[in-house]
Amino acid sequence: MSNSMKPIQVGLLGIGTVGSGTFKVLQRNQHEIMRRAGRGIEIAMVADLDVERARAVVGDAAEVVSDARQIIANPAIDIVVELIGGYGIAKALVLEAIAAGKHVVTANKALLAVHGTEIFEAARAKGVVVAFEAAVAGGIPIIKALREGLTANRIEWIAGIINGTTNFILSEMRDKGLDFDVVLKEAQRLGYAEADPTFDIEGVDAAHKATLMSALAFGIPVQFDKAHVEGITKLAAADIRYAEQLGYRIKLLGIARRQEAGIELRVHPTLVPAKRLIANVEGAMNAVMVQGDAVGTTLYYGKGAGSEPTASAVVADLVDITRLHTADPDHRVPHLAFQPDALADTPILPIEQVRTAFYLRLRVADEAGVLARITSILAENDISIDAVLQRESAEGEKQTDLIILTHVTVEGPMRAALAAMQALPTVVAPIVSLRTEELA
Ligand SMILES: NC(=O)c1ccc[n+]([C@@H]2O[C@H](COP(=O)([O-])OP(=O)(O)OC[C@H]3O[C@@H](n4cnc5c(N)ncnc54)[C@H](O)[C@@H]3O)[C@@H](O)[C@H]2O)c1
Ligand SMILES: N[C@@H](CCO)C(=O)O
Ligand code: NA
Repeated sequence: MSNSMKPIQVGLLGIGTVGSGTFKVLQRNQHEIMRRAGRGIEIAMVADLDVERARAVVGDAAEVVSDARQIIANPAIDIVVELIGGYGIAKALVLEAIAAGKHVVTANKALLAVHGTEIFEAARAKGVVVAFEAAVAGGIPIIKALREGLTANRIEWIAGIINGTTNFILSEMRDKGLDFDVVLKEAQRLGYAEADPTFDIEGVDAAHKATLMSALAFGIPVQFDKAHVEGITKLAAADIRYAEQLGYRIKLLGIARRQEAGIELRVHPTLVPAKRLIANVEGAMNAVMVQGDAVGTTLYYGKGAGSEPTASAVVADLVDITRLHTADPDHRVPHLAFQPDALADTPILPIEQVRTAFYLRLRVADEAGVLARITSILAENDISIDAVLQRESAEGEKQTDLIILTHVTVEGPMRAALAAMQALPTVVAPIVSLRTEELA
């Protein structure tokens, strides 16, 4: 009977927000998890710099040490769970754990998006698993979906709200009119934000996750350095309001899309039709849309951050590894969904080659001929207009806001048109341009 086997031995590196959730979920659902895994899973050792806090979480259920390397050096430990974060010590520890022949579970998207190629190759050479469900959209099983559930499909695109902190900020600003800084502090208090919250608000965290998903979807290496990254810090409340009037919501989306010439990989604030389900994902919730040629459009929704939602994914990986612990490495699902020798060198396209529709807001002098000059610049660059909204100017006002929605265009010509429009003397402030996605 497998249930009589000694529990698989786990060592936890870092027991902060996600680590403590992992400990609690494993303890609380021990029996249920054993029925699924066919074998017990026991956190035997925990390492954290803050030994007192770690002891307060685990009591005497596990040995607590301050030096993570004591766990890696322990031959009794089968799986190392890295929940420290960052590229520094975490990278060294993950590579050392692999070298010691241990399976690794990590929630560290930053590490894998930047150093994934090296880490997955080290794991392959050693015949161990590096599992990372918690790294993308926390508790939502999107890695499982992309690697296994959707494996029949040629994936066309992925678009996701994959950073809870920024979605929380955008939702609270829109609904309650709260200030950016107030909402960011609340996200930090709730444990959603990264150790360095600029990673959240500047789109870097979402780009780490989009990079991982692009690799899984298209069978390419992880290439974070090729991603185009914009955050929400420059977003103006006026644009959120104008977008509403036009039937759109603004969301920070991570997008990976296949084009004939290559792959788009980008994170930026995006106008999405308000009637789409994803436009109505509020607060810290995450949602990922995946379009496959056979399945059509699918949507995955849930908590992408927080202690136990993220722990849910960590524990799922522990169960997966427990089940396949003794399997021939060649029979395991490949780390990046495609066989390592079948990865493609399809290029990630420069942003100038990306195709999207645009929302433009121009502050213009309220006089005859201005609109005609602007539309002719767009036409000269092969950009066609979908809708124009001109705010009624008040009595005596000499300037007005002109909002233009374009049809899908290539970004290069759009940039040329933006420069030409900006040079007009009648355009009196920097033009705001935001990308729009129909996601149909
Ligand atoms: N918080 C979330 O909602 C969430 C969701 C998904 C993924 N993640 C990822 O999970 C990882 C952990 O995030 P967190 O929110 O739990 O962070 P955290 O800051 O709450 O916890 C990190 C813990 O690691 C400990 N630590 C730091 N350096 C150490 C070292 N050298 N040796 C041992 N322990 C050390 C710290 O004392 C702390 O207890 C990060 O990679 C993060 O990006 C977090
Ligand atoms: N900082 C991340 C944590 C989950 O990866 C977020 O806000 O979504
Ligand atoms: Na996940």
